[in-house]
Amino acid sequence: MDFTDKLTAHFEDHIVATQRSMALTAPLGQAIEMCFSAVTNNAKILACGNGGSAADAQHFIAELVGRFERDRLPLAGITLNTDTSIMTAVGNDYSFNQIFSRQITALGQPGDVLVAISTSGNSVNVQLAIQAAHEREMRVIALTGRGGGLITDLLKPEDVHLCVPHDRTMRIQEVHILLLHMLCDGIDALLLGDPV
Ligand SMILES: O=C(CO)[C@@H](O)[C@H](O)[C@H](O)[C@H](O)COP(=O)(O)O
Ligand SMILES: [Zn+2]
Repeated sequence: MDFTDKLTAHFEDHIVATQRSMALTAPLGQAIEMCFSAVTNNAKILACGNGGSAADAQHFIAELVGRFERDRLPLAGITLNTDTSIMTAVGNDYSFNQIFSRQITALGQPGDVLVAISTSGNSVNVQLAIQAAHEREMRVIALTGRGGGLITDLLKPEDVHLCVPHDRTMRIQEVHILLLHMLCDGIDALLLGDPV
């Protein structure tokens, strides 16, 4: 089988998704400032998502607690989708919809930031996470796609919505990891200065 046309179409569609997402530059800047403010004021960043977005959440937090491109102090972040004991206990005893929100109620403090990732904008556990974050007086950075789904109406004016203008989950996820790397780079630029 010759995959050339199919693979070329993927490359082209990826470029389309990335090009359209350049419209997110202003809210991305706000998200960088929000994360910087949290990690320099004794607050922390919590992150969650399902499936590929769970991987994105833990990838992002690993770069905060570990490092991104340059050495610096570890930054305070926790992934909410990596503790199998918490997720199975809460999922089993309460509901899968509460696996993130219950951790936010336990850990969230005013000034903390929730990075909530859902390509559809409709995952119920991510919606409940956003509501729990608001109850804890946290701010939210939502990474979505497909118009933002039900998450759009849950967000407050002080939150940041990074909605990838595309309808395919894989394309949205590909841009999400780009946006998360840009967040890491922006936080490091504020902490360390721009590299020469
Ligand atoms: O990575 C993929 C598909 O590319 C899947 O694992 C995907 O993340 C899962 O179906 C998720 O459950 C989708 O949830 P969401 O992005 O709509 O919140
Ligand atoms: Zn995927």
